[in-house]
Amino acid sequence: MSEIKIVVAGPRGRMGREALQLVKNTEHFTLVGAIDHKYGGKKVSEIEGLPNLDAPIYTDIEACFSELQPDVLIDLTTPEVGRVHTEIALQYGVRPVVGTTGFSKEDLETLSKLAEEKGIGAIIAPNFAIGAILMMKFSQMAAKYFQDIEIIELHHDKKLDAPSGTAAKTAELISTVRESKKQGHPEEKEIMQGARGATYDGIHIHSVRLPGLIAHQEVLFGGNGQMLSIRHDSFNRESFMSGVKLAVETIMKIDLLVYGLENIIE
Ligand SMILES: NC(=O)C1=CN([C@@H]2O[C@H](COP(=O)(O)OP(=O)(O)OC[C@H]3O[C@@H](n4cnc5c(N)ncnc54)[C@H](O)[C@@H]3O)[C@@H](O)[C@H]2O)C=CC1
Ligand SMILES: O=C(O)C1=N[C@H](C(=O)O)C[C@H](O)C1
Repeated sequence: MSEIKIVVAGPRGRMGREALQLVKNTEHFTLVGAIDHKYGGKKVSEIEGLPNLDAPIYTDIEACFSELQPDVLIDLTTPEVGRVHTEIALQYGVRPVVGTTGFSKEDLETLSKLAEEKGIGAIIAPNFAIGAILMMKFSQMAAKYFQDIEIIELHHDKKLDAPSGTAAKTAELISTVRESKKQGHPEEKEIMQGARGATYDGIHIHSVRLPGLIAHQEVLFGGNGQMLSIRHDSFNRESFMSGVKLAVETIMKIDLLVYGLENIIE
């Protein structure tokens, strides 16, 4: 396989560190740079706790892209920053692989149009773990038979966005096969605000945040005298890395925006 030149945004984050390790351990991946809001001018190897990689750190993404001309940006930052980074990457002809969550439907539409205009690939994946992709696909299958569904997503307490990108994507996939429905008692009232969670097309989503957790989701399907539950747990962030690797390899061969890894996994 030919060499893929990569820039990682968010290199000091929980996912960014893991992504640096993936790039370091993959023969045909080369880290040419990193984007951070601190440490501009330093090398990745100079930052405590980061792998021994010679690549320079930039605080200015445009300077980074013009000077290094990477093939791929891996973005693992925050919703606001990730959206801007993805747009700039597309403007510079750098293919974005985006794990950052919290994008709106409008963001996705705008970025998709831009990718099409520029004729380059982009992948935005709310979850890179294969087990999570299967959990979403199985949930979509089950929703044909069970229309009453509640999603419970559980994450570490440093997470910025709620609900998680995975929960939002799960609800979206389910709503492609399930007719819109208001669940629960028609006259139910929340005695405490938020007790019934968020709703997407009538599907209730509950977000749990606790120290000690990584990333977990359970989708509950209620039926007459029965309940089906489909659960996925990520116990570490290495669980996401085979999906990141697949996305980086795939993005070199596509020329449109793909939202969700389920669209590239056979
Ligand atoms: N798609 C997937 O499979 C997964 C996605 N995520 C998502 O990835 C994102 C990052 O998650 P974590 O690593 O846990 O968060 P984190 O908070 O540990 O890392 C985010 C990093 O972004 C950096 N950052 C902030 N502003 C920046 C800027 N302007 N330029 C460059 N870097 C900047 C921060 O310094 C921080 O190091 C979140 O949106 C999360 O939801 C997390 C796990 C899996
Ligand atoms: O912030 C996290 O940790 C995770 N974020 C993604 C999401 O919002 O779904 C993926 C995974 O759940 C971990």
